[in-house]
Order: sequence, then C-alpha cells, then structure tokens
Amino acid sequence: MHQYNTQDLRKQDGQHHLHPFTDTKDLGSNSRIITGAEGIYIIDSEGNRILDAMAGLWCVNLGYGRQELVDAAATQMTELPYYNNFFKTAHPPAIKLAKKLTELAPEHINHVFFTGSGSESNDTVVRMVRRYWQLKGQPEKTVIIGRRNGYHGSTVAGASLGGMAPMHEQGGPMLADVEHIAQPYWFGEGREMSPEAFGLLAARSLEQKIKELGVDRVAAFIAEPVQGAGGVIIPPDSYWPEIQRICDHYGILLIADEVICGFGRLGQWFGSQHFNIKPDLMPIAKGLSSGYLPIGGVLVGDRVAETLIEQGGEFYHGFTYSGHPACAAVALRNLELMEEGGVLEHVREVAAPYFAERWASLADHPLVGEARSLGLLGALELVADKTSLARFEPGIGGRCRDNCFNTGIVMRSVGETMVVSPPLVITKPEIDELVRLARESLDATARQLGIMS
Ligand SMILES: Cc1ncc(COP(=O)(O)O)c(CNc2cccc(C(=O)O)c2)c1O
Repeated sequence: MHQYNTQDLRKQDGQHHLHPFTDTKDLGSNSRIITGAEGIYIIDSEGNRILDAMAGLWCVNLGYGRQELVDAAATQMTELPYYNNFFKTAHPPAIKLAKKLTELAPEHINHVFFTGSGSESNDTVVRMVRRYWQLKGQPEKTVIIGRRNGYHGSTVAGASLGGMAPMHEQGGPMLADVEHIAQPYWFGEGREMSPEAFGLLAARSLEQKIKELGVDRVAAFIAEPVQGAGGVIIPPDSYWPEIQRICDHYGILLIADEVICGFGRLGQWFGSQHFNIKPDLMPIAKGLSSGYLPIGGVLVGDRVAETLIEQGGEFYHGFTYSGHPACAAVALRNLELMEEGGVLEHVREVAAPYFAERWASLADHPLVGEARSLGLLGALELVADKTSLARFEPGIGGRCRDNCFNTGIVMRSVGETMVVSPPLVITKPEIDELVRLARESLDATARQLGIMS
C-alpha cells in the first residue's frame, strides 16, 4: 500500500494549485487528497474509505476499478495513442463510438460531433445552432434561451447558456443573444400552487420570452432534463410536454443537455427518453466514459445534421481532442459494459426504486423540508423550520457537506440543498449504507445547530 505524505502534498497544493470552483485562500493547504478508489468508494491519503455518493462529479457511472476500461485505454494507446479526425482522416475508435451512440440514441439521431468535455459540447451547440439558421436563410435567429440556475459548463458559451448569476458576474460580458427564463423549481419557487400548475407556468415562460423577443430572433431553447448542478431540480410532469409543444409550435430547436442525465442516470440511455421529448441536439459527456478519460460530444438530430451536411460545406469548428482515440475506446467499452452488465435494467428495476424508498425516509429528519429523487439523482432541502419550511442562513449546506466527508460519505451541497448522484452500479446494501451515512451527517449538523442533542 503506497504511503502518502499528506502534509507535504497539502502544502504543495496550497502553494501551486488553483482549484476549480474553490476559494483558494480558504482552501489554503487543507485539501483532501484522494489517492485511490474501488467500486463506489474513494480512498484518501490517510487511508479513509469514503462512499462517493456523487460518483466523482456525476460521472463515474460504472464505478471505480473497472480494469476493462483501463485495458481498453492501454490497448488503444499502444495501437494509436493519438490522431485527429480533421482533414478527411478518421480512426476506428471514433467511427465505432459514433455508430454505437447512434444505435443507442433516439431514432432521429444519426450523427455525433465529438468534443473533450460537456462545456465544449455546449460551445459546439451554439456554433451549430447559429450555423443551422444561417443555412436556413434566417441568420437573424441567433438567440438561445436557457434557464435561470441551469448549468451548461464553464467556457464563455457554457457559462452564458447557464443561468448561474455568480458566474455571469465574474469575467466580464457573457455571450450575446442568450436569454434566461424561469426554472421548474417547485419547492423553491412554486409551492403556492400545485406542481402541475407550476410546471405549466414555468414552461409557458418560454412562450412569453419567445413573444417578447419575436420568434424571428429565437434559435433554440436549452435545458437539462433534470437540472443537476442547480440542485437536482426535477420538473413537474406537466413541464416537458408543454416545452415540447412550444418548441414545435414556434419551430425553434430543442436542446436537451444530457451531460448528467445521459447514460443511465434516470434508468434510460438518455433523460430525454424518460421525459419522452424529441431534442434536435443532445450535448453529452461524463457518463459517456464513466469519467475514466475526458470525452464529450453532441448527438445531432436529422433536422440539423441534414442541413449541415447538404448545405453547409466545411463546418469551421472542432477540437484537437475531438474523438481522441483512447478516450473514444474507453467510452465504447464503457457503453458495452453497461449493456453486458444490464446496468440500465439494474437502475430501472432495482437501484432507483429502492433508492427512492430509502431516500424518502430521510424526510422525517428535523433538518429536511423535502426529500426528492428520480432515477439515481437525489436531493434534500435543508430547512430551519419543518412547518413553515423557512430556509437557513447561507452556509449550512457547506457545513453539512463537511460533516458528510467526516462521516464517510461525499454529498454535494448546492446552497442549502444536499444532492447525490451515486454510481449506477450501487447495490441495495450500499444504498442502505448511503442513506445511513447521510442521516448521520444530518444528525451531526443538527447537533451543531443545537436542534438535536
Ligand atoms: C448539464 C451539464 N452540462 C455541461 C456541463 C459541463 O461539462 P464539463 O464540466 O465536462 O465541461 C456540466 C458539468 N457539470 C458539473 C461539472 C463540475 C462540477 C459540477 C457540480 O455540480 O459541482 C457539475 C453539466 O452538469
């Protein structure tokens, strides 16, 4: 067992490493050094074994330690470590992965554009959407509508499409011609009406925005089937059918951001299939490779693909690592292992129903105002008062997240909402352990607040 000098590593980290989404001065030299992982557990440099209820960052769908993926990477690296797909060249891993993805995708999806991340996928979406309308003779249709508190990445385009105000406030003007509408966050913004009514109201804010802008300006609407980084916001059932109706009625492109919801997270290959919507473009990443190597892409529906192919000539867009051979080989093997292992059936028939039942049991905790889940996504709304559902002052979520780590589980805090997104291979006993550790973490937080003895 390799020994790590945690203090040395922390010191060097604090001296040289700027972390993503981290206040580096607060982090200082207190980073938790993760050195290993197996199944649904990560191991830190002190040998602590922690249940990773976030599957890394919503991505390690097959769990850690899958030697088949390591072997796929090693074999491909030996055979062809890198080549590109520019300038009329291609390589077997990218070709095979593209074919595989179109077999798994809805039937109107027959083409894939590869990228290196979810953010690059959404940058690609912007370029494709605007090019599509140029080719259709409507170049003034440039506006893409997203949602407040939506998350679509951290490039300028991804951050602009997203609706996270703190990101917009940093780093100067966002991308032009991006607008945002309401999010279908019933617990936080719609409780004075039924979920059904609120879902329609939130969806119809899209129609209002289209009318406000003028349909001749509107190119597309982008949304996550379930908002992930925004706090696992599960839309009311009335939401997506109304969004689809509005997009169809006005002829605007529908983009379903499947970076989190894709590849089994909701028990189907794609979240769009769970909600029975027909997107024109589907950005993907994360679960595509179970995070073992960085790869993303855009699944392109026939309406856009045929126009780009028939009328578009050379599409001046792409990345050095678009369809990288080792990344594509790992992604292909990842999808094969999901099929061979019956992972979708496991999520749909075993893990998600059991998780829903066990996760809901946390609703009785003094700190919890709502426990919700869909597939293997879960959220707990922390409240100061279970009757009025009054929220805490900011900071309790972060404190609960730290208690989680000390208890032995990774949960993500989004404001005062605790979220989980465990590996899809989680078993029923492991779900029991996840819920037990979550409850212990909530208890520790409640004791610190003097709410529990
Ligand atoms: C829906 C969605 N779309 C695009 C991206 C961007 O993907 P890349 O990160 O690979 O560029 C994401 C990423 N989502 C994401 C990434 C990092 C952290 C967290 C968090 O919830 O803490 C969430 C995402 O969740």
